[in-house]
Amino acid sequence: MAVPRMHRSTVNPLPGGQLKKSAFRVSKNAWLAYESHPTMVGMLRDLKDATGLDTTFCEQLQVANYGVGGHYEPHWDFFRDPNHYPAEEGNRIATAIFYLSEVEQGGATAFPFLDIAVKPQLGNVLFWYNLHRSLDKDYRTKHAGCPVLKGSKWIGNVWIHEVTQTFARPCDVFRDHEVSLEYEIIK
Ligand SMILES: O=C(O)CCC(=O)C(=O)O
Ligand SMILES: [Fe+2]
Repeated sequence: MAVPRMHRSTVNPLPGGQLKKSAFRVSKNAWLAYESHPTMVGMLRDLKDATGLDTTFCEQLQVANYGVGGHYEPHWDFFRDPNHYPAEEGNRIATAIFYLSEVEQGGATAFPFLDIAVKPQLGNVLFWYNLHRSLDKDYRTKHAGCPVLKGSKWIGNVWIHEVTQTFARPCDVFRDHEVSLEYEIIK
């Protein structure tokens, strides 16, 4: 379903700017409504069951494909500027990556600050919180899609937003890890 809708991926520039194609992110992607196929409805339901999060404010499924040399340089998934997300939905509290293919070589999702690299495996889902319980940004979550060296990589991204998670993930006044702030300024 995604193939006829795939377009070159873009990145978010400074607030107010246009979405840009960039060597920072070399892939194609398509946005798909969950209701358009029972498999996608099932993916969202599984995510909700596994995490307990409310999926009212989820972005559409973003299916992305990286060919050989395709990659996504280190970035955060949360928006640093509140103009980049609807106030009634809040920021991207969590990310789930559904791996939709294996990759022969390369293509791991890497977290340089955490020394973690996750190799794509069909059927696996990688999930993490981008925000602390205090809803401050967790800068340790910087991550990258490593270059595909051989084969082709398909993923489905789901971004869950913070509003409506009051009961699923109650807020706290403290950050989970004070130390995460230091990672904002490390290049
Ligand atoms: O390709 C990956 O493994 C990571 C993708 C990603 O970080 C994103 O699309 O925001
Ligand atoms: Fe990302």
